[in-house]
Amino acid sequence: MSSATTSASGGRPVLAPPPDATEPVRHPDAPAPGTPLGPHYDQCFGCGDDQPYGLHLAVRAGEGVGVTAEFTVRPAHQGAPGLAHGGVLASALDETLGSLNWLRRVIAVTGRLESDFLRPVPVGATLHLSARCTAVAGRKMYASAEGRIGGPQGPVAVRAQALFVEVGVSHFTSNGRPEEIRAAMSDPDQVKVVRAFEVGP
Ligand SMILES: CCCCCCCCCC(=O)SCCNC(=O)CCNC(=O)[C@H](O)C(C)(C)COP(=O)(O)OP(=O)(O)OC[C@H]1O[C@@H](n2cnc3c(N)ncnc32)[C@H](O)[C@@H]1OP(=O)(O)O
Repeated sequence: MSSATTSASGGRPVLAPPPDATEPVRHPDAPAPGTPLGPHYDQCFGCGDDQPYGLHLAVRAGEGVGVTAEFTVRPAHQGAPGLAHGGVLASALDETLGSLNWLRRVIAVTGRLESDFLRPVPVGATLHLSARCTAVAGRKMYASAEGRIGGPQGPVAVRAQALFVEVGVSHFTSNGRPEEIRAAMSDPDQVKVVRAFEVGP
């Protein structure tokens, strides 16, 4: 295995939780299973309604620290003729995985995302995604996701493993372009303000 996929100590794969990792805990105020989470930020490429070429991913809370989502591939998402671009599919996995943090009420960003592309995904197909947090160790959250085509029980087309790292709001306010930060902070809808910064856009 290459050094890019193993830890500095012990040769453990970087996406394998350490021995002292704990079970993820669903926040008591997390939305009930089946509840749509809605866009966390209107301009988010993954879920925002104001991104004409975005994925418009519709994520729902699942059981425990788990979510499900659907993404329908549109012509703007092509890589090869008639087929979804791999980076777009990785974005759909990333967005679905990122939504897990909302169920934990933790602000976290993607540190590492490893994707497997198992089947081509045609334009017009709906990717049925599911993601689950598998472990937590300090600021690190470990999670996995998969996307099936032809229905929620169809064959797996893509899958991913990821590590999210907990951050403070200053991660966004200090690093984001000031005009978007100002606009997001001044939204009269305070729920939107909170959600824009609860998880990494
Ligand atoms: C309903 C809501 C829906 C929301 C959906 C949103 C989905 C979209 C999510 C995203 O795409 S977020 C945007 C993409 N990600 C970024 O822009 C993050 C850019 N990277 C950073 O800002 C920093 O590198 C990061 C915050 C991830 C880490 O920097 P820090 O200085 O805060 O932490 P540090 O480097 O000390 O790492 C903390 C721990 O994580 C580990 N770590 C960090 N990056 C890693 C990595 N890439 N691979 C493996 N481990 C990593 C690191 O080894 C360490 O482990 P230990 O605690 O055991 O020492």
